[in-house]
Amino acid sequence: MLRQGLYVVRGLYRDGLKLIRLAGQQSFNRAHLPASYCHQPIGVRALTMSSWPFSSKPRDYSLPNESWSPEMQKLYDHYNALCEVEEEGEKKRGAWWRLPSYNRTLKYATGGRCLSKLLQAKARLFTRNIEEPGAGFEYVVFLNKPEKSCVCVFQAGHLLEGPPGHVHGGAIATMIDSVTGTLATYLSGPVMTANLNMNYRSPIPLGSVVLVHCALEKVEGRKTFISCRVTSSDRAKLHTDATGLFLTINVGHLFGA
Ligand SMILES: CCCCCCCCCCCC(=O)SCCNC(=O)CCNC(=O)[C@H](O)C(C)(C)COP(=O)(O)OP(=O)(O)OC[C@H]1O[C@@H](n2cnc3c(N)ncnc32)[C@H](O)[C@@H]1OP(=O)(O)O
Repeated sequence: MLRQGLYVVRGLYRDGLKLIRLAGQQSFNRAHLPASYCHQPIGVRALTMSSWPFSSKPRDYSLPNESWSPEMQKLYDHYNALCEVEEEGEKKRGAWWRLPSYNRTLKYATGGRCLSKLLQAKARLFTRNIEEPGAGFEYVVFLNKPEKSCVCVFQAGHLLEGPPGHVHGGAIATMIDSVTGTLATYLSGPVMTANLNMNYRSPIPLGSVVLVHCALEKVEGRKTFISCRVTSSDRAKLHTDATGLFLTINVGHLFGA
């Protein structure tokens, strides 16, 4: 009995560490579950599965859904097509990459002291915590690696109202922080926003689709400088321009190290 108990605890501990490592990769599915799940007795498997804190297939929020307007879909199709190019009859990766997007930021969960905090947290990524499609932030980011830039197609839902019929300035700032921060992360690794400056030039109607263009300005040591322009979908109208400063951090910074 005691030996069986120790076996269960040891299995849980070992699998927990493996699962956290997998969660840290941010893209996994049932096929990636530790092989030990297949070899354990049913009772143990049930116990470990019931302690599994994530869905086995995390939802990628950057894929089209029924709330997307025809314009949002058209822009998605346009940039998505650039992710693959045809050369001599062969399909190859293009300069653009669609970035998947989940509702948790577990990328840097590597166990140890961080493990318990992250497992117990009910934390959800701010821009992805409204489940009703179309009600909040609908967006997809495409990264252009050679140009060190990205573009985000953003459709603002009815829960983001600020001035009547228009998008809240804080929601616009959120998107700018998220997209500039994403670009800085891809270019420089783990970063935090140190400074954001923005100029609101023209209001964004609720429900409309806008483009958030971001580009690298320069990197100086730990500092990554990103510029940003939010425009109408045809690029004719400037809604907001911004600059962001991001500082690379040791992830321990987030946990008081
Ligand atoms: C996978 C994809 C998904 C990725 C998805 C990601 C999307 C989400 C992105 C959201 C990002 C966020 O919202 S982050 C959350 C909001 N931000 C925060 O909470 C950050 C709070 N602030 C801090 O933790 C800290 O102040 C730091 C880390 C920013 C900097 O602290 P530090 O590391 O100790 O650096 P420190 O010595 O102070 O400064 C280093 C150098 O930077 C300069 N510096 C520091 N702060 C500033 C500043 N505000 N403005 C100008 N310059 C500054 C200093 O003068 C110095 O220059 P010199 O003397 O060396 O020249």
